[in-house]
Amino acid sequence: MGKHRGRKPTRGGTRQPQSRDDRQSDWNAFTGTDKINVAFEEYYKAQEIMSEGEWPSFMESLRKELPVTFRVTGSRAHAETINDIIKESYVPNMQNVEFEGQKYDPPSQLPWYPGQLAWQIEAPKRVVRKTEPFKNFQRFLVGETEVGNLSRQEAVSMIPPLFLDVEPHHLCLDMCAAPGSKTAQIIEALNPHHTTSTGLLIANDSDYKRTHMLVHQTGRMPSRGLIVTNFDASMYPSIKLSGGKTLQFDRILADVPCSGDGTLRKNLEIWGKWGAADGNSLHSLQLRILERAMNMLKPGGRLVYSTCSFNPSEDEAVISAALNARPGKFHIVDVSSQLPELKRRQGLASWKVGTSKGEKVNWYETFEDYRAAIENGEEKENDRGKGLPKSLWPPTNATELNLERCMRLLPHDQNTGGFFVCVLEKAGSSSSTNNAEEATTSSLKRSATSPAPSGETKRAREKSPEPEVPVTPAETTPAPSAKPGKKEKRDLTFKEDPLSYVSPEHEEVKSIIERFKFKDTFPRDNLMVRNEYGDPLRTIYMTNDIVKEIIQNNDYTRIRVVSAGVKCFARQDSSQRTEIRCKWRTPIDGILEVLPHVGEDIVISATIRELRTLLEDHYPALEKFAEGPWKTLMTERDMGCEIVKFEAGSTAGGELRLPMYLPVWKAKMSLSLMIDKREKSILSLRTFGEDICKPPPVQKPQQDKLDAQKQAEEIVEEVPVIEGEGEGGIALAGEAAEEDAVNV
Ligand SMILES: C[S@@+](CC[C@H](N)C(=O)[O-])C[C@H]1O[C@@H](n2cnc3c(N)ncnc32)[C@H](O)[C@@H]1O
Repeated sequence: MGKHRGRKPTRGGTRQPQSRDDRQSDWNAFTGTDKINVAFEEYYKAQEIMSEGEWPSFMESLRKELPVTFRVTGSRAHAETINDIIKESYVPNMQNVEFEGQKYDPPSQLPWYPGQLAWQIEAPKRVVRKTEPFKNFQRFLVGETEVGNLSRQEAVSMIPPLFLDVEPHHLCLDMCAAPGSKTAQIIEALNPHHTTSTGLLIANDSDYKRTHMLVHQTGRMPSRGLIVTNFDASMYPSIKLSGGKTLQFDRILADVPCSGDGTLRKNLEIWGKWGAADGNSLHSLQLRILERAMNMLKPGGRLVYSTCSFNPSEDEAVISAALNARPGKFHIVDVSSQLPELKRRQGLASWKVGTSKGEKVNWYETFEDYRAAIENGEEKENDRGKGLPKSLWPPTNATELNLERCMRLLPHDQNTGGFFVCVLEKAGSSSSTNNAEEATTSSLKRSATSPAPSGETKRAREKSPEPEVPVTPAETTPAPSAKPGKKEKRDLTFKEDPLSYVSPEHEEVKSIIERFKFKDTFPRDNLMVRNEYGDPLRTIYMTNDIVKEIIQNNDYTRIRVVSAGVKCFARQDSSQRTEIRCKWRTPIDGILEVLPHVGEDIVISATIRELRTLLEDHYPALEKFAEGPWKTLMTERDMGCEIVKFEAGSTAGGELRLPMYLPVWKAKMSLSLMIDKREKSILSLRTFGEDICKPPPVQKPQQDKLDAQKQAEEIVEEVPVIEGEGEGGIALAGEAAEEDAVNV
């Protein structure tokens, strides 16, 4: 990430996230008078982002606690079932809740969100914590969020991916993706029925630690077409494809780092720190990221630029500078008829540029006025000797750029945070793709102040003027290029393991194919491992074809691949047991990926009764299970991993609303549910309303008890513990269609 002098960008990802308790106590500690920033008010009144009469309700809204919002995730059929559970089992119990003499409404659906799959809880947190119906709902929310059925996400943050208009075959890039809430939305759009999507999503973030948050977050919605990378988006590398082609994207999301003043309702520290410099100092980085996105987009492709800032310096100024740097090549899409229930404001065609120190804002009508103030010592350049770029000021052709098609979301319109969204499309049609990226032509290298003349054709013919504003080398650094045929240099600073593909003829692969009786549809050529030699040592990932093409045509350190594909097979640590022919299990992340390819009699059906026994004990002996087809079948099966489908229904004191696929390890005399301790507890709470899981047995038996415990130890050895692997979620299936199942 670029260095920013002065205040840190709120969405820059360097700040440690606060705990919920910290945030709550912040809210309690903040009084109305604390939520004041004189410069903020002067600055935004001058920008005229709303009419003067609305100002009091804008400010009042900013000072109020933000409602909790969440989204039901997953494929359509599955999400609708969860939505019905909320509507039918929870909402009716939350009518007329009273707390301290005041009535509170139940959660309501966001009217503009497609399929009504997003919800809002208006009741303040203390009401949620202290009243039984809300508390009950809160428990449900926590459990379902843990397994990935729900995602807590700010309402306005859900908007950019909706305008991206992703289809399952699209090649997509999420340039600044962590922690990954929008990434999850894009994955859902690429995999609407959890069929095997041919599309691609590269989710990138420049903060290495945050890329691991991304890996975790996307583990709940795994996709064979996903790659996570770690790059400064403004210098995103060219990606080579076979035949000397370069990857161009159909869809790009540039949800850039910003000053974040649209998040004032939850990031309370911004009240005390806000200054005009925040937005001004981020403008250049934002512009470079947007320009890199424009260069990597296919003709006819769509690009969404977004910030959670109200500031035109970070919004319209960035858009107009990028458009003017490539006249006629892009246009702002008019999306005013999409999501008609969503209240939004038009973008600005004029704005003001100011600097602020304390409570005072210094306004500069023109760039020249600003430079004059620097010359005569009234204004200072920053301590790197850099002044504000000319591209911050409105260009003279602002009205021709259709900036009114940009959208600004204001908090008092529908009780949300603030956001800015602009949808851009590249001229041409995707069939005219030439597979060559445009040369990176930073508008910062040109005169961002000399707008192109009006008229598309005239603009296209116009040669770019020479730079007026000197640019530092950092601003012009070209993206690392991909030279076909040349051996690529390794980036030795990148510490992740290499990636390679396993031969489908490898003995371990053959043992897996035999165990699960995989059909011909099983993508045996797309099994990837994290070492240089294609050795299936611990984990095997499954990718789709486009991910494979990328991995095989690019050095993994040059494109800094943190993860790729879905974890589909994990090796059991039971090498001494030679009688186990296949030592691989299907981790929860990948179970729904392998499911469409397994042989007919592979999936074993079970009920809640069996689930209860598997949850109560870590390694229940086979004799513990009730007599019946399940026990007979499990007794007959060879040792190794089984995929078990727990049918929906209600018996044995529990209820499953949706069928669920889980891996079970069959040992000689016992079985074990192969999900970690925490997931078992969550599953137990969801199904039985209580945690019925016993703590795991101690793994180090005393020497003198060895003989007496021989059998128990044997079982422990056969069924390795998987605590802390961080496998995400529980695999559920929609009631209607198994192929619609989502791994969550
Ligand atoms: C607004 S947050 C992104 C939120 C994310 N899109 C989501 O919906 O969860 C901005 C992200 O940009 C990352 N970032 C900052 N500078 C960057 C750069 N130069 N290139 C790529 N990512 C950057 C930060 O680490 C942060 O995670």
